[in-house]
Parts: sequence; C-alpha cells; structure tokens
Amino acid sequence: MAGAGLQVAGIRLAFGKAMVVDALDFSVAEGEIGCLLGHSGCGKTTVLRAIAGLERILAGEISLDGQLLSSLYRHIPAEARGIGMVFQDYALFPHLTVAGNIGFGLKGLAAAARETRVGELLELVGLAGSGAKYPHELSGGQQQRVALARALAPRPRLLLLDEPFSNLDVELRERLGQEVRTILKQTGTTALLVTHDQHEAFAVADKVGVMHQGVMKQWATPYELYHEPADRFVANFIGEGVLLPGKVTGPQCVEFELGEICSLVPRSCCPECLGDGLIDVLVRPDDILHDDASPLRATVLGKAFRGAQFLYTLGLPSGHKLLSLVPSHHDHQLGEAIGIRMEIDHVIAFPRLTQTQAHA
Ligand SMILES: Nc1ncnc2c1ncn2[C@@H]1O[C@H](COP(=O)(O)OP(=O)(O)OP(=O)(O)O)[C@@H](O)[C@H]1O
Repeated sequence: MAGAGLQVAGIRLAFGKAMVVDALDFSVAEGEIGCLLGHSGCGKTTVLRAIAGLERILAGEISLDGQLLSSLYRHIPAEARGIGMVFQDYALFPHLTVAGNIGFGLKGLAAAARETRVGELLELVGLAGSGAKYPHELSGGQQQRVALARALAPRPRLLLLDEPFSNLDVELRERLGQEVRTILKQTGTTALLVTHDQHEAFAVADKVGVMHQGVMKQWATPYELYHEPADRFVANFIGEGVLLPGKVTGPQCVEFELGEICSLVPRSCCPECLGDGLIDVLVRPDDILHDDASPLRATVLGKAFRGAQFLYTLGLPSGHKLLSLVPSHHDHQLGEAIGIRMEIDHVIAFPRLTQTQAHA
C-alpha cells in the first residue's frame, strides 16, 4: 500500500515559547523498526508523544498508513489512532492478572476470542502458563514482556516504545532488546523506539535517527551511521574514535600523521570544495591494529579491559591521541611504545573548522 508506515514531515513542537523540535523529518516503512536516539532533553519523547496524539504539532504533518493524523489544523485523538505504547515503567494494572492486563484492550472481542488472543500473546512473549499471576509476582523483564503483549494484543498499526528497557539491568536489557526485535519482526509490527542507549538502538532498530537539540542530524541504518556519519556530531556521538588533522592530496587521497590513504573521499572534502585542503580524519579504534613490525610507534597512555580486547589510548609523536582495540592477550604496560598499523577501509573526514566555527 502506498504510504504504508509512519511519515513524519517537517514537524515543529514547542512548550510555551520554547521550541523543542523543529523541521523534523523521518519515515518508518511498514514492518520496520525505527529508533530516535539522543541525549536526554533532545526532544525524543516529545516527538513520540506527538505521534501518539498526546502533543499537538505547530507545523508539518504526521501520517500513518497514508492517513493524516496531525497537522496544524488536524489532530486525531490519541485513542482513535490505533497506536500502541510501551513505557519505561511498564504501567501494568496491579489489580489485574497477567491475562487480564493483556486482554485489557480487547474488550470488543467475545470472551472466547479474547482468551485465544491472550493465549497467543502469552506464547509469543514466552510467558505461557503465567496468565493467572499478578504483576508483582513477575520480574522486571517479565513485566515488560506483559506490557509488550498488552500493547500488541489489539494489533496496533504502530507500536511506540519509550525507553522500554531502561529499568532493567544491562545484561537483561540486551537480551530483552533482541527478543523484542524478534517478536516485532514475527508479527510484522511497525514500531518506533526511543532511547539514549546506542547499543540498544543498534540491537533493536532497522533505522536510527540521531537527534540533537530538537533537530534530526541523520536518519540511517546503524551501519551507515557508524561508517558514513553525516557530520561531526554524529561521528562523535556514534561509536568511538578521534579526529586527526589531515590534508587532501588528490581527488581520492588524504594524508595525515598515520600516512596516506587513497580511497573514496567524502564529497564535502573534494579538493574543489576546500580552499586549503585541510580536513579532520575520523579514526575508529578498529582502524588501528597492533603490529610489532610496524615502524609507526605510539605510546600506551591508557587501557580499558573489555574481556576479549583492550581499548588502548595511544599517544602519537605529535601529541595527538588515538584509540585502538587490541586482543587482550597483548597486555602492554602504560608508557610502553608499541607498533601500530592503520587499516582504514574508507575515509571518513570533515572539512577543518575555522576558528570561529570551532568556538561556536
Ligand atoms: N510538558 C513540558 N513542559 C515544558 N517543557 C517540556 C515538557 N516536556 C518536555 N519539556 C522540555 O522539552 C525538551 C525535550 O524533552 P523530551 O522529554 O522530549 O526529551 P528527551 O530527549 O525525551 O529526554 P529524556 O531522554 O530525558 O526523556 C526538554 O528541554 C524538556 O525540558
């Protein structure tokens, strides 16, 4: 169906005189999982609430499956949008059993059909046999599965998940994130997740939007965000890495302290686009390999143990720092000089900021 899924086009939201979100665009195709990712206060929840129909927009449009839900002149009430929600605090009814909670939104169904649907959902979220329990008898992770089942029961056109795992410990968060993705894919549910946790966004979503101060910096797949960040903000926000000063030396080549790389150079860094050819090259920890035979040396300034690997902070002769992921059996001491080699597949670089831009 044309226009199936969620379309958010140029929306603006404000509280009083304070503009919170402006000119925000993105779309989530039918059956796809989208995610809004950003620091606290960047406006993620406000956008989610606008889509749910809990906030009015001042400009732009929100449509679902081709139906206009919100504009300056139109506001379909939340309860008529066919949208399900899962919140951080589960928001289960404590006096209802698990089955009662899941069946809550199915009042229109005959008792037998309701019971069948509740049974399907209990099965789907791995809680078959727990229908007669009360929420307080369940763990946090189980309660969140009940909340998910309750939201999915009426077969919503769109499911919104607001920081759904943030009350859970890290390990469970990761596992439940994977499970929720599997369940949403199994049921073909179109969904939008809000989180400030990058790992969660990458584990659950097909497309992730990085938001900053109410603006969408980039809406892309996790792979593209990591390997083709649209700007410095996204490059710094997603993953780890450092920017090293360099220079464009040809249509496809850049040179910096670690040597010369000739590969596809970002369009914004083409020689004709830059007066002085000065750029900053992004170097990720996985771009730097430890190699004793390499003439390129760096000093170990710091190291963080990550189980299979160490994340080394290395000092270059120029004084610039680098990060490198090194297998953890290479246990070097602070202050030791080690050989390194770069293995950069494609260049991520940004035009060097002028002094005014850098201080803005
Ligand atoms: N009801 C409100 N009245 C006034 N200002 C609000 C209201 N709700 C949110 N804000 C402000 O709008 C901005 C965006 O808030 P929002 O909750 O959308 O951010 P967020 O990215 O979801 O943050 P968090 O991850 O902390 O929930 C913040 O500056 C916040 O203080």
